[in-house]
Amino acid sequence: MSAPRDRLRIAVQKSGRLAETSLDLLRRAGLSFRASRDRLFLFGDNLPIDVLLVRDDDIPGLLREGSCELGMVGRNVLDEQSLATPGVVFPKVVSTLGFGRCHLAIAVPQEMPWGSPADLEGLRIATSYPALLAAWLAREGVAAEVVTLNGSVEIAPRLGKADVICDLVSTGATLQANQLREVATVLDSEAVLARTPRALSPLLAELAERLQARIDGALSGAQVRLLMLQAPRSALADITRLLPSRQAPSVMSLDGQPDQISVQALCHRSLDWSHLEALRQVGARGLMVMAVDQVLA
Ligand SMILES: Nc1ncnc2c1ncn2[C@@H]1O[C@H](COP(=O)(O)OP(=O)(O)OP(=O)(O)O)[C@@H](O)[C@H]1O
Ligand SMILES: O=P(O)(O)OC[C@H]1O[C@H](OP(=O)(O)OP(=O)(O)O)[C@H](O)[C@@H]1O
Ligand SMILES: [Mg+2]
Repeated sequence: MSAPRDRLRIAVQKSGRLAETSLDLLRRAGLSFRASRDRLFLFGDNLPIDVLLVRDDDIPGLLREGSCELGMVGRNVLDEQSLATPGVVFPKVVSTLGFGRCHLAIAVPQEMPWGSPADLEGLRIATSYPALLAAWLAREGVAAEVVTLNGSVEIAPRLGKADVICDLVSTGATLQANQLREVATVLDSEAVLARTPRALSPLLAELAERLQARIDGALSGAQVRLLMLQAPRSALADITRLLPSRQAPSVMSLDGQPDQISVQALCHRSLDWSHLEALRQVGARGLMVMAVDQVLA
């Protein structure tokens, strides 16, 4: 048996739709790296955390066998592999990452009439996600033939390989280009941070928790704004009621002006001009909204 590792490993997609944003998020979490010559490994140089660059389909397996502790992967890939191998303990989702948003959808030729999933009875459905599709068909109580293809699923109906398809959609442009229309959603997906189901050494567990907290902090920092304002103390109740904030604001007295206060509150990105105008109407002045880089709860 090899010696226990003393550096944490996180797997991300080497190239493709999730690759750049995953690495960018790790940089926002404060990691910096040097690339290995073969570009399959990034060596962390400010923390004992290294990055494995792999195909996204390999990430669930690497997590399961403990070759890495964390991984960034589409929920579609993780759920497909979990469903395809029942009885195996699968990686746990520890955070949703807010990028790589897409959905797995059933799409039919534009001219095909559609009423409900029962219309799929007896049809051939092409997909790269046979386990997710089979589970959805079972839930809907529909018996259809699942035709598994590794790619170019959208052209299967034109090639006569299938009647309809089940594939990932985001803008819908690929479906439109292939004269298909979306009729039902099988799964909503986005990139997630997943963690090995294996027990970690105290050292790796501490590093994993530290990185998870930093990633969550980088993500929530992107969604919050710091609002600062001044107001008469008598307006505090109205101001608090109007703040789009989950936490109580910090309230400070202004030096030498006991009836005036300064208020600071972390607000969600939804803070817009109409919120500021409403706050001004109840007495707030000098309103300032600032971007927040990092949050550590
Ligand atoms: N159109 C889309 N819009 C947004 N996210 C998408 C879209 N298509 C796929 N994704 C998400 O991005 C993930 C990676 O997609 P990509 O096309 O890069 O995968 P791939 O071709 O399987 O790559 P790999 O070479 O790593 O196996 C998908 O599993 C899914 O979670
Ligand atoms: O709704 P849209 O915005 O058109 O996106 C949908 C397309 O995106 C994905 O493919 P991708 O472009 O990643 O190519 P691939 O399947 O060859 O990896 C997916 O498999 C669809 O084909
Ligand atoms: Mg893949």
